[in-house]
Amino acid sequence: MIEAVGLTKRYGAKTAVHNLSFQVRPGTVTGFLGPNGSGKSTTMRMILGLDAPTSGRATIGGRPFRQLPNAPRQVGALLDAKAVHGGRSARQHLLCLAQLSGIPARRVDEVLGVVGLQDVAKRRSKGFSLGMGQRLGIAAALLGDPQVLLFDEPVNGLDPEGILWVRNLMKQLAAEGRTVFVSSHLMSEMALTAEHLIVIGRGQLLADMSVKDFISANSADFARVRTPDGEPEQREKLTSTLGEAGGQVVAEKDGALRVTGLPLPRISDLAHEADVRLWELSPHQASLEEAYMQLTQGAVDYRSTIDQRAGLQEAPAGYGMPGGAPQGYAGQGYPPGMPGQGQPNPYAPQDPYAQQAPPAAAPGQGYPPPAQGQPYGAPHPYGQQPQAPAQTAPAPQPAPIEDAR
Ligand SMILES: Nc1ncnc2c1ncn2[C@@H]1O[C@H](COP(=O)(O)OP(=O)(O)OP(=O)(O)O)[C@@H](O)[C@H]1O
Repeated sequence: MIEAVGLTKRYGAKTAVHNLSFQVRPGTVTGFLGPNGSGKSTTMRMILGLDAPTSGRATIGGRPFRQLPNAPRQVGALLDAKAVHGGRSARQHLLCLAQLSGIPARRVDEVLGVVGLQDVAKRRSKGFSLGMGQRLGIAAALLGDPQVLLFDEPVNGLDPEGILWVRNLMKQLAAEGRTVFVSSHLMSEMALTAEHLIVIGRGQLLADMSVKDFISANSADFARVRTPDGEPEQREKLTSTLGEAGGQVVAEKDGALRVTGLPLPRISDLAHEADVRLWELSPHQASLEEAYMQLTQGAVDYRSTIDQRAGLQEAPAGYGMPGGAPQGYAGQGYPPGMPGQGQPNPYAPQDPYAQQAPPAAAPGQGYPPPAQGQPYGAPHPYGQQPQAPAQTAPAPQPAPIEDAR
């Protein structure tokens, strides 16, 4: 299990993560969502011991990452698929990681097969496409056959077949009882992959609940009702009947009515009593994307100046959290029912790092100073790998490898 307790990270005046507490349990895929710059990567980096929290703690199985014995065998992660020595082949790259962790070489070939890179295993990774790089990063995460896995945007750059493969892989890993924590901006994909969600905005917890609860908590199910075309008086009669019965009725562009606040059987009965014929009465559930947009409206830092959300379905009046905040809703500053209409798309690509200096690095290594008992010589398995030196030292002879599994 992964646990964050009061996790806080400040970079100078910037608070990237504020007082974040959550648990990621084994056996389910837990999605980690939030707008650009909301602190997802920073949180993952703290979980993996790559960034030290300003306060609070992050633990895996009750211990900070850096205190885990043989961490790569317990925790696998994909943070930055580009953090690979481009001069090495895929196989060499994985072999180096394996040797450093006492993982047998045959496991390298196994994971190359799992991610579908066996045919290009001897090619230098600098020639890899984005999707191939992602597959290599996933292979590295799986190398130690770990019980806990973290993936930061694993489907980035993958083609539809690759996306489907990642989806099935995540589910399979969770079904094996592993802890799987995965961030993504692809809501449709998350809806299909994750069972549980942790949603943050501006570094704070917004929601910690199942996908199902998240959708019903942050959007209203509604009924679509159509009366016969060419009989506007029927529609008007039904609108006032449903309104008098406590429903909220909004006319849609095609002439149908969108009704919230009344169950379908009640709508049917009311229409019958009012002697109104119905051509359609159908239930509708909002998508994860709609629910996510609804919750995170107030927590978006980066917006396009062009309204790219115009293509999304507009939420009707009264579209919000019915019955108030559910259990698990953290409600820290972004209350339910925030106006959603006409806002730009928060997914507009922005790179918060674009103009920023990279994080402080340990001398010559590219990762933070080691904790006690962790020499600089042993690279952090999920940190930036040393950039290609002009001359590479001969690969260290592997320590005698014993297959602990
Ligand atoms: N090393 C750093 N120094 C200064 N600020 C940083 C550093 N790392 C992250 N930040 C800031 O912390 C905030 C959170 O960034 P982070 O990368 O964790 O967000 P994210 O949710 O992963 O974003 P995205 O979805 O765009 O990947 C941002 O405002 C970012 O600019």
